[in-house]
Amino acid sequence: MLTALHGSQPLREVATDAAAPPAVAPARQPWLTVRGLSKAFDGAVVYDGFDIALPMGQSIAVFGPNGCGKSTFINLISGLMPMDAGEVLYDGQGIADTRISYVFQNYRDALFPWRRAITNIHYPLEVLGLPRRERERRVEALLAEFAVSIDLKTYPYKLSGGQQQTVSILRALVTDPEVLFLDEPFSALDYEMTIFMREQLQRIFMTSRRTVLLVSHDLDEAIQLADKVVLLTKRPTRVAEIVDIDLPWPRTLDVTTSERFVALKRHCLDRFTAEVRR
Ligand SMILES: Nc1ncnc2c1ncn2[C@@H]1O[C@H](COP(=O)(O)OP(=O)(O)OP(=O)(O)O)[C@@H](O)[C@H]1O
Repeated sequence: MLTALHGSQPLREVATDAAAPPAVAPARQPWLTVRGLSKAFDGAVVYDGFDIALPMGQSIAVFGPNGCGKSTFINLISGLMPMDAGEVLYDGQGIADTRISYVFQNYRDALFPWRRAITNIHYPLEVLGLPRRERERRVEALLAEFAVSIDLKTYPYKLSGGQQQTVSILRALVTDPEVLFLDEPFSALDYEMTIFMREQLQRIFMTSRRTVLLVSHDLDEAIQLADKVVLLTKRPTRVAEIVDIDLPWPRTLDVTTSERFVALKRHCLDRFTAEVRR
């Protein structure tokens, strides 16, 4: 037997049949590994020798108490912020050798206001120095994949918040990142747009099965959009538990109102509450 959870309170157990090896050897599972991560701000320790290993090709949500270092975690492991100490490897490769994209919470400041939406999407490919024809080919392929109904010839200020964040996400995807980081990408959107954007993100994830790391303040969102929820403790921050979200994709309304969803939420909330009261 193998516990499906990482932590002290397994929610379920998964049977493994040791007597019957698979006919075809499974492909080697690539891992994202963080070892000995340390970070302090003006002497205030956020991470001190933090370790975690997560499977790549999955959607991972990071959830925890206010100020525990959720954003700092993805800023550090995406290379946006320098670590004081530690190592991050993506399938054995360093950050510099991994294609990474990042979607910020504040979409209003993230897009270049002097560029049309479409040239915002082109921008990362320009930075990579790709010729115009190749850029156009890649952008067309991306737009065909996601069939967005936005006038991309317009400037960002003429788009709604959700449309601007969709453009930010497309811009992040145009380089075909191996790892996509999103820091509370929908928290500044209204409820209707948030529901729509969660569906869009699911579609992106289901189409590509790339590694996604999502910081969320909203436990329902974290569970809806993740294969695993990383529950963090108060500072100095450790992993309280990695919860397997064994719900089927897509996470439709039937799934997000199912008994299993409620049980997973209950479990995460119990751990979270115990942690904030500690
Ligand atoms: N650039 C910085 N300079 C100084 N302190 C920082 C910086 N970035 C983060 N911190 C501090 O590190 C701690 C963790 O911040 P972080 O934003 O990562 O937490 P969080 O869990 O994402 O927070 P929240 O739940 O409020 O979104 C906080 O105390 C924050 O004030």
